[in-house]
Amino acid sequence: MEVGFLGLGIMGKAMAMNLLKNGFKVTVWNRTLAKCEELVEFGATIGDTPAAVVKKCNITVAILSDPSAALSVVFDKDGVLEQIGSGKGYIDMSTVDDDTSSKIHKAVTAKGGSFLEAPVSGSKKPAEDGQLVILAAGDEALYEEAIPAFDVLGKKSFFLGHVGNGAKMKLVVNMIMGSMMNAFSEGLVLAERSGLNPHALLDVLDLGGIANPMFRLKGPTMIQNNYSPAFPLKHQQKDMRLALALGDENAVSMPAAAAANEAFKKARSMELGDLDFSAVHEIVKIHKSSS
Ligand SMILES: NC(=O)C1=CN([C@@H]2O[C@H](COP(=O)(O)OP(=O)(O)OC[C@H]3O[C@@H](n4cnc5c(N)ncnc54)[C@H](OP(=O)(O)O)[C@@H]3O)[C@@H](O)[C@H]2O)C=CC1
Ligand SMILES: O=CC(=O)O
Repeated sequence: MEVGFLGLGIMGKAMAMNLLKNGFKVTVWNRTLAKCEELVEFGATIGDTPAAVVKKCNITVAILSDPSAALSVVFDKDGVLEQIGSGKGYIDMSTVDDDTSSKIHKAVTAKGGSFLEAPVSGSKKPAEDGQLVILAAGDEALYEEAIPAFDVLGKKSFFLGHVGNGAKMKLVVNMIMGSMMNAFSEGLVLAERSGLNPHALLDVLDLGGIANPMFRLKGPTMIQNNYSPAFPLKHQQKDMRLALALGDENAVSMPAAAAANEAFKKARSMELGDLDFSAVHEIVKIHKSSS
């Protein structure tokens, strides 16, 4: 199966590599074209523009940073729309809001192409291990066609119905995750400042009803102040912002998420946006020491 792949950031690079290692022919494009070279070593072909990739491949996947990047790659000069058409499918796996996804859906289908949104849950390591959770919605025939690729990229795919449902599901999940990360950061700082061993806290948490892989994975590195990026903090803040907008639309009060968003925003203002989202821990430390 031949697949086009747009966007070779933390997630895209790992996902495209998995497809190559599993026998897919992959044509890649990235805004910073130099990032394509490593994949060429594993057999990828480079497309000079998103349009060139779509022209070559019947299915093109994208995973880009945010709504503005997702729209730019489709609508700008040399973008996806220039070559999409009958018999061609476009699958956007970026985390965006349902409005962005709907705009792309309308434009792609107006040109005769088919569209699926398919954001993913799971970070750098699950992407490397082909263990993502895929939250697809849109064209069901394209979903069926993409299953061999989804089986390589993920441990489970969901088809959630019409366009927007995948985007919304992803935002709800990440809103919960961002709020949990803030509560976890506060707990680590509170334990340490009140004279407890934070490693003991991790052991206690891991044996109780709120044990989870995120605390298990991030706790030890957070205690060491190591925030090497797996999920960049700027993307988590974008997800909180988009989830809060979804809350506005639906009149859902989300004070915990709003507070978490403020902490991520503060972290961005301190230029921590390119670090892992667990760097929000630093914000709690500052607040506590200045009080
Ligand atoms: N990292 C994670 O753990 C997870 C991330 N996600 C989501 O997946 C998406 C990608 O995340 P991730 O790989 O971590 O992000 P990165 O920041 O590592 O990569 C972002 C990608 O988007 C490209 N890009 C940014 N702006 C533009 C633009 N204007 N035009 C074209 N390309 C652009 C970048 O190109 P360039 O290299 O040129 O900068 C790069 O390829 C995001 O929506 C994120 O929320 C979802 C699940 C987990
Ligand atoms: O979007 C991030 C993730 O870990 O999932």
